[in-house]
Amino acid sequence: MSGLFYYLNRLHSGSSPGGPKSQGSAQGPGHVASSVGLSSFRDVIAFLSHSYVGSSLKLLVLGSVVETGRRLFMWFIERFAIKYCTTIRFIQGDPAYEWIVLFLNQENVWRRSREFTVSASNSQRKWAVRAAADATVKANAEYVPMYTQPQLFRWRGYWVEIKRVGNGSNNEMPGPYAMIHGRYVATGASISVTVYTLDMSVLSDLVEEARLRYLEVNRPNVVIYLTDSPQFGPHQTWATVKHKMRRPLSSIILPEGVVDALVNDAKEFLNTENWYNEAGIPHRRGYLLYGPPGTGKTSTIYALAGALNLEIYSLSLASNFVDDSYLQRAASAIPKHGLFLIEDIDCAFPSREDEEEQEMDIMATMQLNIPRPHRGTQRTRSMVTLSGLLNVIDGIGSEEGKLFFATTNHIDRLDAALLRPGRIDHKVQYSLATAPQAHALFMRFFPAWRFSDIASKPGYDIKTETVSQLADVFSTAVPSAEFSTAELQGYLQGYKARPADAAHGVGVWVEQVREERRAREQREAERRAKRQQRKAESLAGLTVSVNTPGLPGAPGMVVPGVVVPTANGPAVPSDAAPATVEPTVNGEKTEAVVVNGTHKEEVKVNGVA
Ligand SMILES: Nc1ncnc2c1ncn2[C@@H]1O[C@H](COP(=O)(O)OP(=O)(O)OP(=O)(O)O)[C@@H](O)[C@H]1O
Repeated sequence: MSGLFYYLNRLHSGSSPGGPKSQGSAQGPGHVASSVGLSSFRDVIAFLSHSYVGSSLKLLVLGSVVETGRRLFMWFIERFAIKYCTTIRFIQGDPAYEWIVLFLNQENVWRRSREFTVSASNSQRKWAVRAAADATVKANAEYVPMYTQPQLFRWRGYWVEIKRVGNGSNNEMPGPYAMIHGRYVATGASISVTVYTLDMSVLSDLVEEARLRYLEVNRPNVVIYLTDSPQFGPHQTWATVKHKMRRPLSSIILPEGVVDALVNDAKEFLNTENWYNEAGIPHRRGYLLYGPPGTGKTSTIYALAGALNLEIYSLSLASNFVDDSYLQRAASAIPKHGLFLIEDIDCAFPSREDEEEQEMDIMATMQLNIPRPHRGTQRTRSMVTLSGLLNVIDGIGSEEGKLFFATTNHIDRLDAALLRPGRIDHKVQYSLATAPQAHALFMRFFPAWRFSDIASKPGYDIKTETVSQLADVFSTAVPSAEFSTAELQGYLQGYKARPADAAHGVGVWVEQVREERRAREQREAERRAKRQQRKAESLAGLTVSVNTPGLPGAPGMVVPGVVVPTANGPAVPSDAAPATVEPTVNGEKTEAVVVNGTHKEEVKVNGVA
């Protein structure tokens, strides 16, 4: 700017920049004007070609040309991209996301990445890259590229572009989900894959290759998808993946024929889709494995999934974020031939004990000054309703063949509607270990081949008896149907190389466990008695309506108050206002109905329930 001022001043004073002083003042006005005009133009040109103002203007023009060119180029690229490429998106939580992650890792697409986050490795598949050839180093930590830039690579002669969004890879999305305008909105990580070709089949080939590679890599594993966090959005349910080593079916110790029958049933189901379609029967199959804890229900399902190449989608109804709609979404996101597993399905059906606990809670909320019961030992109640669960089971596989597996320790708590054929088609009962199971478990722990000629080896305790003889000793000493296979397994784990000690010491262990159980049962009985006592005390002073014979009042009418005494004392009438209530609860006669404002609760007055 100062150059421009200098130039204008010079013009005003009639001089050219840098030239000799003008003679204009000595000539006529017209001449002066024309001479000034010509010289001014020349001056401008001269100025522009020599001053840095001129250079700036040139740069400006050049910049505009470049920017216009760039925009034209981008416009062209966009048009080209729309016409000559195809893009697909893989969303985290969908099984296909796992395929593409593995594929890209194998293709080493991110090798140019220079930014990594490091995290202790866990069993989840991540975007980790191999940081060192040494496998032990890799096992300790995972180096996850930041992927801030899109990456381009060649695959089968085609250019493929990869972009990743979400999960902190860039700033476009804050994470798997976020609170936006007071609502949770799915913002999970995703990968977009663009293939530059007109041929659509290239893209599906790429996806298929990714899938096959994934299956190949995971051949020794069972893949388990879990829902362990409250994710939102249509693809956000199965976000966590675990890989477990396949377990041979032969390692499951059950009465003869049980495992085979189950596996054959599942195989037949998977192979007879057409039959189901032709018969007009929904292509679904439900299995219920029930019995005491630690008897092998879950192990059987994992072994079966491994044998039949099925992926497991495991969900717990006890999770506090799983309600009917979440369950519905999760089930519908399971792909064909996925194994849908609900463990401990009975938690959707409260037991009598649970209901009593809830009763105590209600009393406490009635401001009766009752201390809230200790919640530590209470089972988690599910937010899923029976009808929600039935809807989901009915929906599974209505379009595609999916297997539904449920496990429970309390089949008696399950509603008959759930157990009817069409929902549960195949039931397997598990029991505490029998003598043959104990024998088989012992033989599995101490395979004869390992102990055949070790009599002289230090550390091993076999001297005279064979493993088979020791297994006989063991299975005879373990009382039948008193211990779970898991309990026996836990005991044997303490004797890895000492089968003789294991076999001969099991009698002492049995007595110890029995003693522990007796003590636990006693504690439990005391706890129950205390709870009953608390409940009896809490009823004292309540105004109730009574329709019990022997006490005043007719069914359907609240007697003007009867104050329920403690379990020992007599009923005392009060003068509370009468009100009409139902004489029964759920169609069953009640002994008394507690009335408190708008709340009405069934209780048993005599011999407190
Ligand atoms: N019948 C069995 N055969 C082989 N191993 C078993 C068997 N039962 C239990 N186990 C072993 O005990 C452990 C627990 O078994 P698992 O989880 O399958 O029992 P579960 O019946 O599903 O128990 P829960 O009802 O508590 O879920 C596993 O390590 C498993 O190897």
